[in-house]
Amino acid sequence: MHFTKGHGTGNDFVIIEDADGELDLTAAQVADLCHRRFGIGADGVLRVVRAAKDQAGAGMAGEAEWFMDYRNSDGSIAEMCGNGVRVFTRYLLAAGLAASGDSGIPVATRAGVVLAVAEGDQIRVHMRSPRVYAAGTATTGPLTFPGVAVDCGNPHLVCGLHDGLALSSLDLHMPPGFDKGLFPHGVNIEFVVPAAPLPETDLHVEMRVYERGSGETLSCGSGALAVGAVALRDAGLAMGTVAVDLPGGRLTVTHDEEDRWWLTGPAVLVASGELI
Ligand SMILES: N[C@@H](CCC[C@H](N)C(=O)O)C(=O)O
Repeated sequence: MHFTKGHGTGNDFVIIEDADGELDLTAAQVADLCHRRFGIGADGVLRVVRAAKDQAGAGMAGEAEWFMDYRNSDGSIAEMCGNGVRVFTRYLLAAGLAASGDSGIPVATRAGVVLAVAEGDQIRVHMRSPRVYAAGTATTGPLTFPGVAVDCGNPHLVCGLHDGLALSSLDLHMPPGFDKGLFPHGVNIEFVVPAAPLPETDLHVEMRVYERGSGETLSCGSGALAVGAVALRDAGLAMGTVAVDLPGGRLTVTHDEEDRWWLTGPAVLVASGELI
């Protein structure tokens, strides 16, 4: 089986092209592929399949030719992966499965169709609008962090750090605790601190993330979107751009005058090969 490896700000993926939907990837196979010692190593798998050829994608086949079948590194399925969409689009372009044009490339996901636009080394995606909807808390060891729940198609809990606590002081080797009543299917947890103002954006924050199904990752696109939405709301801004710095690099979240939410950042393919 042929594979390609890619990443978006260090959130890395094994990409498997299965245009006609002939592959039945099990959770165990995904976990094996993603294992960093015994496999290729990745935060997740992107299966590239024609929407019409996949049960979950078929309903969107009229709007998007390609369906991103995303799996976390533990083999679980997630509805959305913002960095995944960007790397998926980079793959479509590199493999000649889609052409870059002014109107963008529609990509079907379990959270609906999103639109990706390639601009040099950056890929920006018109994401589904984030919905900020409830208060919650996360815990790491003895520490409790108040946060806010955000639905980006997949679930997020955005927690601001308090009392001058540094992001680097958090121990994210173990999964943080969260309210299972609020998040019955698990949650991605973002920890956020303000960062020094930048001339080119309205707001600037730094974050770390503990992802459902993948553990701490260097970046999470949907997490950055959730963080951007909360930062704009807290600043009382109806529109604007937020620079979100993650351990793997910078993503930018923009809420524009047409009420669209954009996620922008680099997406890179780094290797390809054969599984033996
Ligand atoms: N890293 C992704 C999010 C992947 C899915 C997440 N772990 C979940 O289970 O919801 C991103 O870039 O958005």
